[in-house]
Amino acid sequence: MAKPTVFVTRKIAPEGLKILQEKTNVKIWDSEDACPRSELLKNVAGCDGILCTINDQIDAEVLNAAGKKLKVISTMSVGILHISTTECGKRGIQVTSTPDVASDSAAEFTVALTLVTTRRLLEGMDAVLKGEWGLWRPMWICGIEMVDRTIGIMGFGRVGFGVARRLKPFNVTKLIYHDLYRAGYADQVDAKLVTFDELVTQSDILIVCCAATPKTTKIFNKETFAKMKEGSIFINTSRGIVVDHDALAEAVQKGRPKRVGLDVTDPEPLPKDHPLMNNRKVIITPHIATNTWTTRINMAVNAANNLSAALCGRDDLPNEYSYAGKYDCR
Ligand SMILES: O=C(O)C(=O)CO
Repeated sequence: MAKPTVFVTRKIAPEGLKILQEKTNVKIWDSEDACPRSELLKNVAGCDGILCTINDQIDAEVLNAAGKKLKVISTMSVGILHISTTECGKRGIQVTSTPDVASDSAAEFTVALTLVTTRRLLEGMDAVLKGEWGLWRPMWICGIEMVDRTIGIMGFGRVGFGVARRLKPFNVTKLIYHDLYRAGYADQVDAKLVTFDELVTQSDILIVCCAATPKTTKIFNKETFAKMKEGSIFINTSRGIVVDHDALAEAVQKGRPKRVGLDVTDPEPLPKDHPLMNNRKVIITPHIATNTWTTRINMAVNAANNLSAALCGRDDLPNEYSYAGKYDCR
């Protein structure tokens, strides 16, 4: 039987590529940079499967360009916002993602971003680089501690729980979270399920780890920020689309929240002249929460295994997007 053909839209770890090369004919956009749209449309033609990343918009146009043989989209990501699952559902195309392998790196990074923001590390480093470091000053670059603060986590899935677990050894005693359901494992970290309103009004440090869905799209907006505690901290490592960034910029001016750490924005990158840029109270990192070598290799292997499992006749895909076709966020 002829081997299926797949298009890989980006250079991926060789460990993943090897799996695909054994079982399929691989075409690859062998670059660190995103495949231009015209190349994507050209290269998917006649493919049985596509291995993509979060920058490839997989919509009706791409699915049409691929043609009738296309059976599976395997995204090397946790998020699936870039895939029109409705269109895939209509055509019976399976969608798989890599949800398990990135949780530790994402949770670890979220804790790092939280600490960098609460303790104002970048301002300290900036001062040193600018030669502003004089004799010790008692009130200079003071931040807040986590002990005795209320830490709120929006979205208590793998990453949210991972953050909570990592914060416990910091002597965090007041942990609250909001999610659609009570998470059984929340008891392991003494985290209390609260309403969204309670989360927003009670958190000293609000950490967003939720999935982007129609319900969470721009859930952090002008009204939400107005309810936050004065002096609070806002961290987002989930998806930019859950935040109204213009509203956030205005909110920071009013001190609710007082400091912000973002690894994701909407759009990405945020325009250079956006008021959140070049604001010393705002730390923005370029969507790197899962960037570790281990995670990148595991994501590539996971995405390759998902793709080859789908093309080699398995119906029970390990990481199939179970609600494929039910909604799209964009
Ligand atoms: O996996 C994802 O969804 C990312 O955002 C990058 O790891």
